[in-house]
Amino acid sequence: MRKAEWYDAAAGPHRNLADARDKVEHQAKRKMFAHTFAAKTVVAFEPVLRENLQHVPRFELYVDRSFGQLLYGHKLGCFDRGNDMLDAESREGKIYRVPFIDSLLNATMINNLLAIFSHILPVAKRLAKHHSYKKKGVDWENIVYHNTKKRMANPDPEDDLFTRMLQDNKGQALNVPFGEIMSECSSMMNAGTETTTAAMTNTIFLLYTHPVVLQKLREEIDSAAPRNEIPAYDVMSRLPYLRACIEEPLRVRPASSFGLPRIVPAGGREIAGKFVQEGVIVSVPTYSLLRDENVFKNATQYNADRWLTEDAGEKKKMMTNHLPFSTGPRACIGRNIAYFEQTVVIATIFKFFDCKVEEGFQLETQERFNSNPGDLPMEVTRRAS
Ligand code: HEM
Repeated sequence: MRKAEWYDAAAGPHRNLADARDKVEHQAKRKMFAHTFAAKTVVAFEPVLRENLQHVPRFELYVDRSFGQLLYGHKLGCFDRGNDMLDAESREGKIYRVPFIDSLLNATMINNLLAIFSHILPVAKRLAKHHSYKKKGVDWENIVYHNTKKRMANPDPEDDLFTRMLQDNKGQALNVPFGEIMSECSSMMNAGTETTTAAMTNTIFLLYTHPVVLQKLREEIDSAAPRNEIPAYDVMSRLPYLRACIEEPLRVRPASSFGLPRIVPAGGREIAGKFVQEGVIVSVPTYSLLRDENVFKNATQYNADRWLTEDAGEKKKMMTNHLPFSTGPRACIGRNIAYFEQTVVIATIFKFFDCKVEEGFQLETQERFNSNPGDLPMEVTRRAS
């Protein structure tokens, strides 16, 4: 099913992989990027991830900086400055600094509001022109413009996602126009940071507030990883309890939880036993799907151990319904990066750090396109050996 016009609100003059609604255009892009996000390609970026892991206590900056570096090959400078201020550049060449997270979240917010009025989008856009969030949207575009321009001008680039996005799987240049490259980078910087930040924040919160689960996870990690070393991905990726501790937050506090709107194709379709006319917009709310009591026992409860069930039928049923990355041709292309990052980062954090979360603290969620967790105040100390 095609994506609904809801996705037009965020789209610019050049469509990207996430907002392309035309089937042929989307398929061509998906084919173009498939090799970039293959598990083998992604794992090759482990050195970048490890280099940045020394900054893991500054977690709120970690994902953005790391992903920025994975994409562009250059450092965004957040850790050196100790904040998330990034260079942005107007088309007139004025360079200025803006906060990365605030620009991204508020740009997403205004696009979500506009999406509600996608049937009268030109009018809605005119009305929203002077909204303060619209200015954030411009800042966001200017961050991407600056970094994309800087990367294009680099005569000796690192092996980064950018290089791979511009080549086919045989290393031949794809000659993508600058506007389209920018649009893809904007979508990747958005989809690749907010989601993993949400997933990891939720994982950290749930583990530090469930000491029994935390203890069990640490025993698994400690027995597999040398004492003082950052755990290696190929070892950590084989640990079943670590994987369970990553899956369960994606289920109980999904990073993307609303229903993704799709158009019923010509001729209509039978959906869940009911005939739905063509042109009707349908969606499955991910939040409800992941809390279906028929599939997940005590679905509202956090229970990492559920993923270790030895009942093959139950496991299969859970896996079929566990769709935090969506499913089908529009499912998340970055899921290999998401699992890869989470595996290494979560293993490292829990191996080396203790965190105290205030008793009774509730982690809020703010719905934008993604379900962004609020601030998570923690007292971080080196784990006692
Ligand atoms: C825990 C982390 C992540 C979650 C839960 C997640 C979830 C999702 C979901 C639900 C979709 C479908 C959206 C829709 O239909 O509108 C999606 C699409 C997408 N994701 Fe992710 N994502 C994650 C990480 C990433 C990362 C690291 C990237 C890296 C670049 C990424 C890039 C994309 C792109 C480009 C699409 C559009 C794919 C298409 O339409 O063909 N995501 N993601």
